[in-house]
Amino acid sequence: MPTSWADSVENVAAGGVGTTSTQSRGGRSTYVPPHLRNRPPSSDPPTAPLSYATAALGNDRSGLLAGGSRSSGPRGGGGGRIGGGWNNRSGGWDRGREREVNPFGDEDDTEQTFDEQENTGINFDAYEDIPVETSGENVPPAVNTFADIDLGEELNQNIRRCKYVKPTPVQRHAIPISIAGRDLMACAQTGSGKTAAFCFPIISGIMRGNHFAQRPPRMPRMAFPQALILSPTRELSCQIHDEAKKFAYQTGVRVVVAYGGAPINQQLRDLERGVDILVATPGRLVDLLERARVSLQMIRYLALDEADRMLDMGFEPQIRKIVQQMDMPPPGMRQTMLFSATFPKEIQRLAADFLSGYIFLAVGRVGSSTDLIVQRVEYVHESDKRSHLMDLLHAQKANGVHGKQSLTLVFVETKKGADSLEHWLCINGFPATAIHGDRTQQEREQALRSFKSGMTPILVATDVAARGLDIPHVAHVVNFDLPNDIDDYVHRIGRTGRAGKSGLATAFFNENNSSLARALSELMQEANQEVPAWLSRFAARSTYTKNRRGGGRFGARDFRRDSSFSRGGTADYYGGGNMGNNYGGGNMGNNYGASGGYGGAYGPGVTSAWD
Ligand SMILES: Nc1ncnc2c1ncn2[C@@H]1O[C@H](COP(=O)(O)OP(=O)(O)OP(=O)(O)O)[C@@H](O)[C@H]1O
Repeated sequence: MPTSWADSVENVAAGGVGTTSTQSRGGRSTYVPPHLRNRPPSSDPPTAPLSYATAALGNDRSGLLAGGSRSSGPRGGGGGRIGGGWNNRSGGWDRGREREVNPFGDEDDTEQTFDEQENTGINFDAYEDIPVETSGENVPPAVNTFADIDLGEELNQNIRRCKYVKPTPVQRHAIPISIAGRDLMACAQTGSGKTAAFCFPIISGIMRGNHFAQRPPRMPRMAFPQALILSPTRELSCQIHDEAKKFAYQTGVRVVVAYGGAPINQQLRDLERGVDILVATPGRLVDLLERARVSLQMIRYLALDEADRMLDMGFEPQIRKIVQQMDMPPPGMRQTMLFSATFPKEIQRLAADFLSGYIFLAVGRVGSSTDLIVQRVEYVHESDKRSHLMDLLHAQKANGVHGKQSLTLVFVETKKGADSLEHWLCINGFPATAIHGDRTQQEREQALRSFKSGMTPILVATDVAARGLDIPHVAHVVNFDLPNDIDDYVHRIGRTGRAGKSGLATAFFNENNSSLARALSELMQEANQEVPAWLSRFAARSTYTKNRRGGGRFGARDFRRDSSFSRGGTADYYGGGNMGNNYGGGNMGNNYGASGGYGGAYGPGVTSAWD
């Protein structure tokens, strides 16, 4: 019941262009690899660390490595940079043309080592006990610190500027795997740092790609990115773009975003200036490909964020078109990274089409929610939902937590419902705004800005805001209408309790949500949450039998280990012997406990650890 939710809120931790082809103004192009674009002309040529060079070579993608985007716009993009140089380390790309805006807003002293830095508000201890599973052939070992990974000095400097002291578990495992050139399917809890886990290896790889320099074809007005990052929503693409730009600051690696609902001309101009990493939503990318303004033939890295969403029925045809029917190099000739907090088994199966000899990584259980989030479920009749929400918000106000320090995200099922609830909240004295698919892009962006700033500390949203958005100070997520799918619930509540901070999620449950009862109750149990007796009774009656979590109910599990999966006549792909028995079945949750039932029985190519 809602009695103590406000206490929980109180407890929420405070704080909780480079183009690779360059052109002089006269139009002659001279290739300048990204890692040199930012350096004084006199600087020594970089020496590739053995580990990296070996890894890249081992990847056997030399035919495709490097090259990159080509600039043909009037401003020449990286083209003009050869003369003027990428030599203004503190100031940006090139004087007089395009100045790289400092995304950190100031010129921080970044000369500290990682050890000396303070990272306020991040509770890394929260991640210490997370179970990690990897499977696949020859899995590269995890690292403990960023310093253990040779990402390149400029990128390291940006990591320090971001105040990332040490890698999160998914980063510790995923970055070395990607740096070694391996394909990856990675599943890690919401808010655990997946964006950096795929951005760092891409930026680092492009920075060093000069060893295999290959020029893109001379095609006027066509952009040739080396990396493509696809995400399902415009807002998420913008967020990834902002993050990637921070990480790539002064590395010479140029990041461009393309998404629907915004004028295409500006995006075309950005692309013409050159692009190394293109962050895009699928629809707008298809448009750009059909207009022949982007070619994927130089792609070395493909990352799908929220990969399970990208491959579900809604997006799959577009993704197949982009990845399989245009000019992108096939699996094995590019590196593919799939990331999500949830990975239903059938989607894993589909995703395998896009990967080559990949490593499966699960940090925490597939589709589980983090126990940093206090989850409450309250029985609320449909007709009482508004007044119940009002009670919650009043309690929150009375508790003195308001404004930017305590943002509340309210999920509803329909766009109409979002409009109507927003209106009702406003007329009842609660400053609210709304985001959903029927709003213009301008309205959507304005709503997010207003919410983030605390001007309207309540955001009513449909599932368009369920995935990926990293909004500081979201203290409370309310599932006013529960989703039909437990994975959607996981993503929604994951908008709070991020990066080691705690958060609160309240769900309004009634008969209409019966089909979710069992999955919800199991998820809550697994995250050490109190399950109300009435919900357990609903769960016991529930006919929900959907088992999308790849094997054991909430098991972190690579679908390739299913005995039903076979390839080349081998019933158990990894030859893990009795693996399937240990792993499968409904008692997964028990095996997975602190008793250590997780280890021991793995066959070759499978490792497991409690980090
Ligand atoms: N090593 C780190 N140290 C400190 N903070 C970090 C680190 N890595 C990432 N973060 C921060 O953690 C937050 C969450 O990261 P991110 O948005 O990448 O999570 P995610 O796993 O992609 O979540 P979701 O599943 O919701 O998409 C961000 O604010 C990010 O800046």
